Amino acid sequence: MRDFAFDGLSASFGGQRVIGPLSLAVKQGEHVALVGKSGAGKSTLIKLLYERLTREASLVPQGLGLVNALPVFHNVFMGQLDKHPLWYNTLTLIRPFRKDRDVIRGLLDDLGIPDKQWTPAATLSGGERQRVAIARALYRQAPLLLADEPISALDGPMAHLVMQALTDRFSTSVIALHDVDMALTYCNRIVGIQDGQVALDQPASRLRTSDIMTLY
Ligand SMILES: Nc1ncnc2c1ncn2[C@@H]1O[C@H](COP(=O)(O)OP(=O)(O)OP(=O)(O)O)[C@@H](O)[C@H]1O
Repeated sequence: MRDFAFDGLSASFGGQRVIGPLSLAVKQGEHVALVGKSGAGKSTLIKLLYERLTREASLVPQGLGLVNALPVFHNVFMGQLDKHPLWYNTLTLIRPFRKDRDVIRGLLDDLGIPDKQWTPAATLSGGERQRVAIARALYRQAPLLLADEPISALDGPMAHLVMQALTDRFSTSVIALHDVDMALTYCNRIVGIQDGQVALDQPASRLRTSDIMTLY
């Protein structure tokens, strides 16, 4: 993963500037938590980064982007669609290969949903759906993770397990998180967004919860 640095990141809706212009540079090994109140522009910033880093990033979007009619297996497999030829993907739709079934089964095991591999995504709970999107991101094995509130539907122990897995398995990440304590526990850099601008940018080790609360 090359480091990345962007200047002039900005987005507007209906003539209203919601993010930027701002600069963001991230180095390999950094796990960046984007924090800030609702509407500050965190999701928009994640999208701007993904537009620029699509090929080297695994994305967990806030809307999850699951295909409801397809089983969990195929939703996770989509993380590697662009790594296989068309014939392989077509065959997988009908009859998945054992090696892919084994890998995906292992990921679902790790995420506490081992028995859901052939369940259509439509019938999953919110927390299960979120874990499928996380499994898809892990399966992609990209060097960079871009995630927008990836633990919002998970209970305490599962939220910790997922944050640990994400920060272990991706060498670099940018994760929008509204849980400030989780941000301080699992990320090593905190970027606070306020009114579409970077209002705080510090190593997590230098911050306490109360320092971040000034953004809210
Ligand atoms: N597609 C869109 N059309 C119009 N306005 C939008 C659109 N997407 C975002 N916005 C506006 O941009 C601003 C920033 O939204 P964004 O979703 O990036 O915030 P956020 O910090 O991620 O909030 P949350 O924590 O609630 O997800 C908000 O005022 C929002 O209403």
